[in-house]
Amino acid sequence: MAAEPVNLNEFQELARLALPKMYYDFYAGGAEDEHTLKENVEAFHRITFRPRILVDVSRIDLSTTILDYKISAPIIIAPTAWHKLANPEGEVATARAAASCNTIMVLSFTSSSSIEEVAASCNAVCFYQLYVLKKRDIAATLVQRAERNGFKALVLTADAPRLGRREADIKNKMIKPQLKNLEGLLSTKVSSDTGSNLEADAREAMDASLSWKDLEWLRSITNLPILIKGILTREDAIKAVEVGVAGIIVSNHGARQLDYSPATISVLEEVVHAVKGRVPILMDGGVRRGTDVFKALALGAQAVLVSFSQLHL
Ligand SMILES: Cc1cc2nc3c(=O)[nH]c(=O)nc-3n(C[C@H](O)[C@H](O)[C@H](O)COP(=O)(O)O)c2cc1C
Ligand SMILES: CCCCCCC(=O)C(=O)O
Repeated sequence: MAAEPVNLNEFQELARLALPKMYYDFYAGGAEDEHTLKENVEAFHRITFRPRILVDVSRIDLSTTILDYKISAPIIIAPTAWHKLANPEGEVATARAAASCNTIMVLSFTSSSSIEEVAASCNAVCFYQLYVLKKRDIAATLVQRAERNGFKALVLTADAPRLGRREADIKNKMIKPQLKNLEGLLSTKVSSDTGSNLEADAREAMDASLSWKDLEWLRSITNLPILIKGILTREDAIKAVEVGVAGIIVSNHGARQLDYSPATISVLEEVVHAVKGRVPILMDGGVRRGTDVFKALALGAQAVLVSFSQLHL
């Protein structure tokens, strides 16, 4: 029997062996040249420590609090699409894992398990990640369902007016899997586009006109705290605070959207300085080890989110 994996890179190799190529590529790939995909990881590697010695570390408490929810460590589960491509239990299994680790799961808009299934499966603290579609009433319906099912916050992903150009998906003619929460709300027809079916569908459905003024609309349809995901500059961080978000997630969407965006760890400090402690800042992108988490915390993040994209091996 092969040795147990000891780090995330080794899990990734197991995933590569286990998954159909189309799905593995979807999970692992980035946009275009995958420059940012590499940078997200390599920028962490360039940061080294200045360790001090003879400090009493015999008792360590890693717990922290995100929007009043105490979690066992500053690591929460990022929203990621379609877990059932990897496991038949899908996001229900992920939520159980979050509950057993006493952390938060952010359920993706593009999940393969429904809001209701996830809520009924365990007592994990869940946030709901939202994409805004041209049909705005769908967002309102989903937000109400999330509220009704005990989700504690909304995460508005703001870096995807169009889906990034993911060339592996284009080559594989990636098929859009079922959008569980949209059943009965949006046509599930398969696009006839010759490239990535996913990209074609996103182009048709996503509201590319979404802008800062729409935060007011979002606040008018929910009482949940809203975090904004996809901030990479001090200018946008300041705007986010001005429109009243409850938290900021520094993210480049795992390098799946705009290639040549900066590595997230390289812009974290800029955002932290601009925000001046007014709202909590979380980050994701390239976090692969505990030392990466520590680097993010040292640069001012309150927690990180982890997902599962990586370099193609
Ligand atoms: C397969 C996959 C699917 C994703 N789906 C979503 C999604 O539905 N919504 C979203 O806001 N972000 C999505 N993301 C981005 C993640 O939430 C997160 O920002 C990113 O993956 C963090 O970088 P990392 O993969 O290096 O950990 C996805 C990422 C991956 C790898
Ligand atoms: C209509 C399909 C949109 C898929 C977006 C999922 C996502 O955010 C990602 O793959 O990244």
